[in-house]
Amino acid sequence: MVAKHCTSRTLEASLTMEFKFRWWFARIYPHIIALSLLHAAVPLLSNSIPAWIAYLPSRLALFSLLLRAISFGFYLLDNDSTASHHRRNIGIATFFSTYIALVLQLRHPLVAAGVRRHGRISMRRLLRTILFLDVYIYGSQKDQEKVVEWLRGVHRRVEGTVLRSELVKDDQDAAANAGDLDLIGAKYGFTEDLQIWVLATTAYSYVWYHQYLGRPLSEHRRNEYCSMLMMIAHRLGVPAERLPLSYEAMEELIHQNIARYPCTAGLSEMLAGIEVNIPPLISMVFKHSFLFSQIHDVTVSQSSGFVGRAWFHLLVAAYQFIYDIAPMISVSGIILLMTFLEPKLQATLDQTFCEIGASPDDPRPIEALTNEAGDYTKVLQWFLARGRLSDLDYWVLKRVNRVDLEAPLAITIQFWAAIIRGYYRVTSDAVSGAFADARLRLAERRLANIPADTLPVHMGIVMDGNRRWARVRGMEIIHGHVKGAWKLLEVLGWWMEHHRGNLKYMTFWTFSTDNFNRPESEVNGLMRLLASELGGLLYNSYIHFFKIRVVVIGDRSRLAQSLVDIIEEVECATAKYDSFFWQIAVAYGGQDEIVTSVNATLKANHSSATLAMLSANEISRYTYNGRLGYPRVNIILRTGGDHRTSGFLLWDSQYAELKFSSKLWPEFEESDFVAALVDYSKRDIRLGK
Ligand SMILES: CC(C)=CCC/C(C)=C/CC/C(C)=C/COP(=O)(O)OP(=O)(O)O
Repeated sequence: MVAKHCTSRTLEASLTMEFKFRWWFARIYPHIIALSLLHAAVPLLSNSIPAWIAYLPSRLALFSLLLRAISFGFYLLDNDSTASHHRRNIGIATFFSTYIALVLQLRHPLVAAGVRRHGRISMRRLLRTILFLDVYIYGSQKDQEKVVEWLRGVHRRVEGTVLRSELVKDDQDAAANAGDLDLIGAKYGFTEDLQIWVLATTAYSYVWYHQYLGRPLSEHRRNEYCSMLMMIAHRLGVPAERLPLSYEAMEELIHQNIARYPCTAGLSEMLAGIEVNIPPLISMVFKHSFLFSQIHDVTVSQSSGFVGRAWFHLLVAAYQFIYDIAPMISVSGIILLMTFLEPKLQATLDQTFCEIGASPDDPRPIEALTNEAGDYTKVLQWFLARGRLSDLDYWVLKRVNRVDLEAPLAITIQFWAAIIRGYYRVTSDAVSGAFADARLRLAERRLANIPADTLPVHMGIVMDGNRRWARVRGMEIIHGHVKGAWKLLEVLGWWMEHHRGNLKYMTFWTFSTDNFNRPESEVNGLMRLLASELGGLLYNSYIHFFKIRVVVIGDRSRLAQSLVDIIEEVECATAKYDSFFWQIAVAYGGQDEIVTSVNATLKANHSSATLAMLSANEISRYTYNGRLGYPRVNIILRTGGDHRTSGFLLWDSQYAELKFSSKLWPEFEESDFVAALVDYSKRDIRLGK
């Protein structure tokens, strides 16, 4: 137990050997930082100062690494900690991914109902979740039991029934939220299902964060993290057989629920009300994040104009540089850093600690603490000055101590390695980004010199190469498709930028009838992806700003009803748009289309006696294009290196120009898209004359 009256000396005496070491190290830390900065300036100074001074900082840095190694040795010897190998898991990834997880959790209408009635998503909630994870992951078995108990206590009061007024305000709302209506009267609470959902989203978001915003985790680490979080559910009482113990099983659960509970207008409203204290750029990315589409939207909107793009590259490079350092910083370090950067957070943090420790029979002098808001050490002393410390208080205290001790330490250790890696990544990114920009500028200049009416009116794209893209990177196939879906949304932006008033129609082939023959897991994954991406189009700014009508073509009878419902919702929401026309081919086959068109022509003519009179013009009226009055396709572009159209728009592509790109679809660049337009305008199109 910790001494009653805390001075740094008494606290030091009560610490374990490891802590003592850290305490001591923290004192010399500022000097190391100063020397490190000096070292960064050595190339500028080396001509004017003696060599031994110039090289001193790097020797000291090496010395600091040695100290870190000793400290780590102490850590390993400390048998209070059962999970030392998980230490590296917590850091900025946990911070951001927990935020993503909180948003994702709301996708479940019962969670949303609970939050609506019993709380809100705020920075405090985020910190509380992170703190819980921190204690759980670092802690001994006893500590883990303590925080799990606390978690159970916090949620005990959260239960109720979903009211009609929470889901539906008026009849119009009812129509929009039709999917939610059967939830009226449903019970929400700390149920097994919701426990699994909340913990699964937490683990999933963590893996997702690494996958798409950093370095992907190995399969082993993914599974390790998932099962660790699922153990929490188990401790809360969920039987092991109900738990998705592998990452794969958990991903399946997430996608199922995402497809089952589409993003409703009510949910968007709720997300818009989230209280965020983090810088606008980050909140812009995460606030409305439906993970797969919106982050992409942000990157597209950044990329207008040369200066804009240059800024964007700089931002990405800076982010990647920070990413290299950030995972090394402990979560406590981040909290400390944030409290420095954002004074308001100090109050939030103080209150968070109070809430965690609060028990009904021991009301806390919260005012006393909040009066001191901003003076962090006062909170610490308050904890220490209390005669009786509960075990949980002790834990909180321990965490707070680590805030002071760990953050600077962690920063130093990885400082040098991160700088080297950071330099490399920044340089290689800046170089490849600059080349991509140069290619685009060249292609744009060519496009500007071409009369707009020589551009195609209708372009079809066969997106090929997603699987190969994933395979060469050792990723699961579905990641290739997810990247492919992002690319498709990116192309939407390019289209809006380069249409020159002529290119009004685009048709993308996303899923062929033959694709149904792929392994079941891939087909299911693609269907879930389509459901989530098509659902996301309802909130896609391009669609609404540029008035793009979306129509899905193909054999809907082969799709699940839930997907068809989403398709109809998107079509209905964009039915009146008439500036641009976007067709998405799902379960599409060229021969199928012709058979359907001929049958429709026959049906329209009522009797097979008119069979002999069928003309090509009549059939043309019943193809997917024909029915909507869309023009025939002028150019078909296929990525992935194969030189065939595989029957894409078979009937309507009689005079289509063909363009093949050897790039895999996720690698397709804006300059390639513009070059295809330029290439088309140079072709000699005679239409058989
Ligand atoms: C927004 C929206 C509607 C998104 C659609 C999702 C999407 C991009 C689907 C494409 C799937 C597909 C079968 C691609 C072909 O690559 P492949 O699997 O044939 O790759 P390979 O040539 O390497 O085998």
